Amino acid sequence: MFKLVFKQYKCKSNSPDLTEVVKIDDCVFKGNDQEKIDINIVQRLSISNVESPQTMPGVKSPKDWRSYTLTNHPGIIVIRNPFSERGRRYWIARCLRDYPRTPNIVNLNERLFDESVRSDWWKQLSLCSDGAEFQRIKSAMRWTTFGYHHNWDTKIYDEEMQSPFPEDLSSLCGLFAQALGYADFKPEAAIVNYYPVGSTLSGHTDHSEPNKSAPLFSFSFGQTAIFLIGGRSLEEKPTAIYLQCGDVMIMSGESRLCYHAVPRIIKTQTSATSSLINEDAVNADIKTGTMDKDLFHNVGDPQFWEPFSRYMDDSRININVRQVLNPGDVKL
Ligand SMILES: O=C(O)CCC(=O)C(=O)O
Ligand SMILES: [Fe+2]
Repeated sequence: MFKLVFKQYKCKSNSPDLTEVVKIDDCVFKGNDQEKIDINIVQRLSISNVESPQTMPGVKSPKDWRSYTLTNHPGIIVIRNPFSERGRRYWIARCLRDYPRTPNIVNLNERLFDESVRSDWWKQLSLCSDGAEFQRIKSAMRWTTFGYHHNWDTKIYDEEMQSPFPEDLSSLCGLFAQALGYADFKPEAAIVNYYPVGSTLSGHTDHSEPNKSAPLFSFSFGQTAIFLIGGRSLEEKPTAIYLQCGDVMIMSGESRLCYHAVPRIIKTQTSATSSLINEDAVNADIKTGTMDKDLFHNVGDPQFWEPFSRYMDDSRININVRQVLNPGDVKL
């Protein structure tokens, strides 16, 4: 059943049937006829009992988050774009410019790309003036990993912390973890997935982590994904939801080990629709904490932002963060 639904959305047709894809916001806020049906699928989640909500530049205050659960998939939480435009730009720039650099690991094959591209992909892409070569380098980037490194062949985590977990991403996860009652969550491994429009991620479960009870945090930026969330077996029919730019999804509890996939990326945004509104007053004194202060400022500069905007025009980025160890485990 899961594979069949995956195929339906993946199909090459330009107009697949999207009527059953759940658009989380609309379900609860629009008082149309569909509400009665959709309310059985999506429920509003109140996290107003946050005790000491921290905040972070570029993220709205937790009291303003719109959070939802999926009735048929206990443990899935979606927070509908709690970022400001500047905040989204910051994380996109980190994923493109910084995270794919050595010592982090990227998927780029050593037979197809020389060391300069594999160690600093974005820089080499920016320097490339040949159109065809630019396209080849751009579309080859599919993932980068950091923290404890997951070996995709053996499906186990390597013994060594392969590269330090970025402090800013750690703070970002901490903010959501704390607000949702997972104060003990330790971000230890991340994969950033790059999805050019037309690419997919097939059905799988994430079960390599020795710790399978800690939640998994997922951040989506750029173009919209159709995300399938199923059950513990491929027999169960998955629910299709849209994950839009800025959405934060938490896979916790029962859903942590469920099948999921991305059968399609839909181009919904153009650079023109994401102009920078002055929602973050960025002054010299703003406390950016663990974030890169210069970058937080620079993403508001149209010239600086232009190459990032061009990349995102036909791409989606997903940051997927996991805890690897169980409490009390010695470090791998
Ligand atoms: O892109 C997504 O939303 C999901 C990515 C994912 O499932 C993974 O990296 O394991
Ligand atoms: Fe996954």
